[in-house]
Amino acid sequence: MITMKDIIREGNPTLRAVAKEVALPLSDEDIKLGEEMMEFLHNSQDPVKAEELGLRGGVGLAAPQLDISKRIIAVHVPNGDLENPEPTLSAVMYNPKILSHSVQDACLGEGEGCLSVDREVPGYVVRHNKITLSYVDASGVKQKIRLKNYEAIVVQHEIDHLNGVMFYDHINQENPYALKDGVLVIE
Ligand SMILES: CC(C)(C)[C@H](NC(=O)Nc1cc(F)cc(F)c1)C(=O)N(CC(=O)NO)CC1CCCC1
Ligand SMILES: [Zn+2]
Repeated sequence: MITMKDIIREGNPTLRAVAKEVALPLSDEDIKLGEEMMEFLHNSQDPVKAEELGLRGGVGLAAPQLDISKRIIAVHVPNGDLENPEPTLSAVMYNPKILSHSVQDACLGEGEGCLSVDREVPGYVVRHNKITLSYVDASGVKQKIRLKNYEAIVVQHEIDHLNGVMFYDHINQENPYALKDGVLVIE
């Protein structure tokens, strides 16, 4: 079972490497890895298990964060409405690829953090508001989906990890809260 000790932190060169595509058909090993990544996200969002295991509440995870330089990500975005247990997005994605994106940009009003970064880095992380994404799912089926707002931000953050990009690479050094006209701030 994955816990925080398995997650590498900034300074580890794997976080700056470009990860390799996974071979198809998916190997049992890659399928098992995806399941473990999703299990980590579930555990990290369960107050009892997160407390027991000392987990930070995670909404996404990329294989390079486990020192495995493969193009695999897991995302599990809970529904904002705590009454509704249905996540708005829950998937293990193999070889995810952004096919197209909106002209409209967006950022989280709170900025971003990262499971691999043990410090606050303030500032707006400007990303695409909407993306069209292809990936192979855990059953080996090719999927093509459209995402927007928070779900799109999470997936872009995770795909960045597959390309050796950290969220703070996107922050304006001169003025971390500088915003061009028209960027949507997502609260
Ligand atoms: C770094 C951390 C603060 C733990 C961040 N969580 C988060 O932003 N809030 C959160 C936590 C939940 F459990 C459920 C929920 F809907 C929201 C996160 O998981 N990531 C994932 C990551 O580090 N992947 O590599 C960072 C987010 C910043 C923007 C998108 C992902
Ligand atoms: Zn991250």
